[in-house]
Amino acid sequence: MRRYMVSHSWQVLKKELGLYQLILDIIMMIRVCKMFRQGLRGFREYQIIENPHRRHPVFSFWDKKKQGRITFDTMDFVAESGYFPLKAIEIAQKKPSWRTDQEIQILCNTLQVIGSYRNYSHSLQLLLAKVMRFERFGRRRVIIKKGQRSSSFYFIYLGRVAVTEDEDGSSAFLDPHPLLLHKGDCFGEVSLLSSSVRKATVVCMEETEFLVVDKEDFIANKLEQELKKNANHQFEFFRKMDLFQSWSDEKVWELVILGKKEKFSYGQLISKDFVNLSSIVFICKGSCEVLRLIDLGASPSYYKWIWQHLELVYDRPMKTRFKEPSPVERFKKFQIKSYPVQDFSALKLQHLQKAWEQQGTSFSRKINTSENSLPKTLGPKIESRRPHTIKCPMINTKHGELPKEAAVGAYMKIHTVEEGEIIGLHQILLPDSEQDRRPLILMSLGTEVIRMRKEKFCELIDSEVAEKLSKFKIEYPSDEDMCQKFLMENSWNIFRKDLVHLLVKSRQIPPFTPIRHKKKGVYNPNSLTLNLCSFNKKTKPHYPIFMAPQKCLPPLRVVQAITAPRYKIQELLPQYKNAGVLI
Ligand SMILES: Nc1ncnc2c1ncn2[C@@H]1O[C@@H]2COP(=O)(O)O[C@H]2[C@H]1O
Repeated sequence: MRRYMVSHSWQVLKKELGLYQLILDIIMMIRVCKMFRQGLRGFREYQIIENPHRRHPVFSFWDKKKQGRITFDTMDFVAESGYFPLKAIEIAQKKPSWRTDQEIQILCNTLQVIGSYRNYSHSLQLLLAKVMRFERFGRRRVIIKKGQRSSSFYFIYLGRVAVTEDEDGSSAFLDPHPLLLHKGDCFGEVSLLSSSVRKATVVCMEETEFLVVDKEDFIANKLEQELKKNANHQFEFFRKMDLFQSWSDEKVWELVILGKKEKFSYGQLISKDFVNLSSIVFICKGSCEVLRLIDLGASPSYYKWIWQHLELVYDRPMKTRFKEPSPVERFKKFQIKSYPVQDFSALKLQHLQKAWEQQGTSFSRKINTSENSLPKTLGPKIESRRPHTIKCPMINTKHGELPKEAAVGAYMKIHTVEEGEIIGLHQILLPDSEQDRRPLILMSLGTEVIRMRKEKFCELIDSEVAEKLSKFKIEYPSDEDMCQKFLMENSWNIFRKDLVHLLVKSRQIPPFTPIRHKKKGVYNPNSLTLNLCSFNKKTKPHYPIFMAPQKCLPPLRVVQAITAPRYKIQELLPQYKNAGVLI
């Protein structure tokens, strides 16, 4: 009876009040909402990450040609120090078909900082911007596992990843010099192009942001054609190299697959220690410089030089007058005391050597600044008396005490590597005991390089290539030689400056001339000079270093020049009593 009544009243509610329809509508609504939440994740996140305050200006102007307003919204580029901008995240999280042309253009603009993306044609960049997704992963996250089937291709927006041979990527955290890919690089293209399994494992070394292109989009947008073009260029480059003349095309292709092309701008650091790097570098375009950071405090010549000069400062001999010595004597004394301890005529020899080096082919070039090619030094003419009167903090070096301030380092350029040359191979066949493991810096002068793992390359080489490599020998000068060269050039520069000051009166800046800021040289964004006359004066710890991240900077204070106390140059050239005689 009761059951009958319930079903009866339900019938009434269902028919007369439309409750049945209401329930159906609610179920339908719930389903739609569920679909909406699942399918439109981008939309949901849009709500979450929307910035309530718009403090950033929007610039716009009317474009007559296009008959439309062109807008530059600074909000589009707002990001938390280096992270991918929020606006771009919103776009990259939307489904490709939901992205408007304007949004695709915004994404494309934001991605210009990624070198490997910028290399593509504009139309291809737009195609990529239409389909890319955004991902952020933490340290130790494996992005690609060796041996697995490929499904995506990655561009790095922020952070670093390591390419390893093991499956879980753990070796990257044990290897002191893992093969790293940074912001602007891309990876995962090899297996997409060759439709094979992944050649290596890629693991995050820190929190890393990626723009990901999935395989279906990759193929649909004919991206593989563009990448094949790149691979063909690399093939042509290796094919032309004398080193691989005897190799078949198939073998050269193996080399192409091992390599990874990278671009570096002028002044950019390629490697802070390529000698101990596990990869080799082929220069395909432009050139690079090999630099060595020398610790001047460790050099006996520098030690002697510093004390000779400090003696001059503290004995105040600059005020003493010469008692009419003979011109020859005067010149010698002048050289020793004023422009420290060497014969400037030897500089000519150095310049000749430089010219000779430029003529030779660098593949077989031998760089050796041996003892006898160095300028003849006139010291030790002044006996160092180690002035006890000097009151400043001292540090102990191999040769004795040295004022702390004088314990500095300097970058020395030792080699320029040109297109077609290889870095990291010159010691490859030498036994460990004979190898020179001093760290050397590789800096770009605007270059494109192909990097590959050393051991992979060694697996490929045959006896013929090994024989060619055995002739490929470069000996870099010793630190002591470089230190002497530094001191010599330093003295030469001081002398030249003084001479110019003596002969040419400094030009007065005419009124109303706009001050032109000096263009920053590649080595001296913040040039630093050690002044022996003003020890203990506080100076900012600047490093004359090329575009290197802070953590790459040495613990040593680096200087570009050292100014030392010296006699007035008029002592050498008494006929020029007043400055500006040539004007
Ligand atoms: N020697 C290498 N240098 C730089 N990247 C590499 C090197 N070897 C492999 N990779 C990258 O690591 C990726 C692993 O997956 P893929 O084989 O698809 O594509 C590979 C390359 O993009």
